[in-house]
Parts: sequence; C-alpha cells; structure tokens
Amino acid sequence: MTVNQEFFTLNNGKKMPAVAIIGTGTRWFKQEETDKTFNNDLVEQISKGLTLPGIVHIDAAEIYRTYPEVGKALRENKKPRDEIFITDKYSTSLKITENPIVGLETSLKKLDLEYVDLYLLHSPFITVEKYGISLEQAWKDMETLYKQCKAKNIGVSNFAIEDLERILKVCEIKPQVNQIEFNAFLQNQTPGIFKFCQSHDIRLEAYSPLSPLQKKPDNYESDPFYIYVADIAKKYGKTDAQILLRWVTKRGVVAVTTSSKFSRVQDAQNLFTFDLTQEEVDRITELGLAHPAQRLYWNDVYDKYNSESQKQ
Ligand SMILES: NC(=O)C1=CN([C@@H]2O[C@H](COP(=O)(O)OP(=O)(O)OC[C@H]3O[C@@H](n4cnc5c(N)ncnc54)[C@H](O)[C@@H]3O)[C@@H](O)[C@H]2O)C=CC1
Ligand SMILES: O=CCc1c[nH]c2ccccc12
Repeated sequence: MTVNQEFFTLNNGKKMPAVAIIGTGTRWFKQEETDKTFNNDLVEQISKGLTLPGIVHIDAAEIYRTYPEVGKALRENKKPRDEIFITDKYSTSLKITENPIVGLETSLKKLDLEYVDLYLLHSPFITVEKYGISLEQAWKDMETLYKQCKAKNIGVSNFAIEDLERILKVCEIKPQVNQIEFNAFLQNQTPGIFKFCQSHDIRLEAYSPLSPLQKKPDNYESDPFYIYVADIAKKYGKTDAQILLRWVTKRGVVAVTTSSKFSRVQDAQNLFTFDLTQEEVDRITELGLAHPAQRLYWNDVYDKYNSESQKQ
C-alpha cells in the first residue's frame, strides 16, 4: 500500500511527521491526580492507529495522566520503534515531577521507552517559587536530555515571543518546535508568534487545528468560510476536517489532532493523497482571518491578546 506522508525538517536537520494523529490530551485528559480510571477506548484508539501504514505520531504529556493507556498500547503494538514518533511534555503549570530530567526519566519508565522523539516544556509558566527552578534552568535540563539522546528533539509549547527570547538568550540548543493553538480562527496564539517562529527556524506545531469544526457559529451554514471549506472538500472528495488539517500543513505547521472516531484518525493519517493550491490556501487564510479570534485553551492567560490573534 502506498503511504503518502510529509515530513518537516527541523532546525537540527532531523525530520518530523507533518501530522500527529492521536493527541492523548483534550478528549482523554484526566482532570484529577486521583483519577485512576483506565480508559480502554484510548488504548484501542492508539493500538488501531499503530496498525496504520507509515510513521504514526502520538502526542502525550505528563499533565494528561494518560501514560498507563499510552504505555499499554505501545507495549502491545508491533510497529517498529522507528516508525513511531512520540511527543511528550513536561508539566510546567502543575508540579507533577520536580524538573524536566526527572519528568522525562519517569515517563520513559512508565511508557517502557528508551527515548521520545520530541520533548516539550508544556508552557512558559515554570517559576522558581513553584518549582525551585527557573525557565532558563528548565531549558538547560532539556538540553541535557537532548545530549543524552533521551529526547531526539526538544521544544516548547504555548510560548510567546518574550518567552522564546528568554530561551534564545541562554540556549546552546535552540528549541526545535513551539506547539501552540493554531487554526484558521486563531492564526497567532500570541502577538507576532507565527512570523517570529518562522524567522527563527522554530517549527510551529498546531493543537486544536479543527477548532472551527469543534465550535461552529450558529449561522455557519451561510458563513463564507464554512461554505468555501465545504466546496473545496467536495472538489477533492475529502472531509472538511482533512481540508483544515491540510491547510495547517500547507502553512508549514505540524497538525496535532485526535478523535474518538477511528475513521477520523485514519483520515488524518491519510492527509497527503491530495494537495491544496496556493490560491486555496490563501483563501482559507483570508476567510479565517475575517473571523473573530476563537481560543479554546489557556484563555485565562491569553484572552487579553484576542484583538491581535487574527493578525498575519
Ligand atoms: N500543548 C497544549 O497546551 C495543548 C495540546 N493539545 C494536544 O493536541 C491534541 C489535539 O487537540 P484538539 O483540540 O483535540 O484537536 P482538534 O482541533 O483536532 O480537535 C479534535 C476534536 O475535534 C472534533 N473533530 C475531530 N474530527 C472531526 C471532524 N471530522 N468533524 C468535526 N469534528 C471533528 C472532535 O470532537 C475531536 O475530539 C490534544 O489531544 C493534545 O494532545 C491540546 C490542547 C492544548
Ligand atoms: O495540553 C493541553 C493542556 C490543557 C489546558 N487546558 C486544558 C483543558 C482540558 C484538557 C487539556 C488542557
């Protein structure tokens, strides 16, 4: 079976798959530390995902509390390790482990892995008061993990320009990735972040790429954005979700999606059997920009930027 996949080259020359088909947060997230429920649906979803051809990218994090499920699916799967791309994140808003080194060593044990493909600081909110280490020291820990090959790539998530500037001032190894909320209705999570990351060769990764489908306006059937996306979907024989995910990758951004419906996971792994023209990419960008900013995560800290979130 032909596998159509795309990869982005990172600033260290390594390649990363342009789509992550199973995010183990959002839909699967466990709110409380005390929540010891075991989610068989997530194990099944990952296990089935790992039977799909090509490199399968899974997005995990300490804060999701889903390592038991991810670990079980990884242990039981038959795909070679080099055909699985695993992202993990160190929690920087809730103190779960004391620093990134302990964090990754703990998750590697829980997942029975030697290394992860990408390790991220989940947010810039780490402080000396709460963690006993600064953001700069946390990044130094990330660099240690990179040098030890426990993380093949390292990066950050939810970082604004000023957070990245703090890292760039002290780093020996530049972040390879910044994972942010990015979609047609939120083209800058924080002011100027899209262009800044492009100009510093930091690959952007989009969570909530399907925000426009997750939350639709009441009048969406007569909304030019939704009408256009549906027309393009019809033209290519694809779903609206595939058009929006493809738009993300055409903007040079890795898309991180998830679904409890396996057909949607399959669709996401099968994203590169068609292409959008530059005109179509530009039109979706433009129609998306005409929408008010729609933010689904970290609203308490970033809502103040909404008036700037739809700037190019
Ligand atoms: N770094 C961070 O702070 C964050 C990271 N994430 C990561 O990103 C992953 C994906 O985030 P999401 O917001 O869930 O991504 P998403 O925008 O792809 O949304 C997925 C949801 O969209 C809906 N959906 C999926 N396919 C659809 C379709 N064809 N038509 C209509 N609706 C559809 C479903 O409700 C599904 O649960 C998370 O699981 C997590 O791993 C998510 C939020 C924050
Ligand atoms: O990675 C996502 C972090 C996050 C922030 N707020 C929420 C709410 C529900 C699930 C995940 C998250």
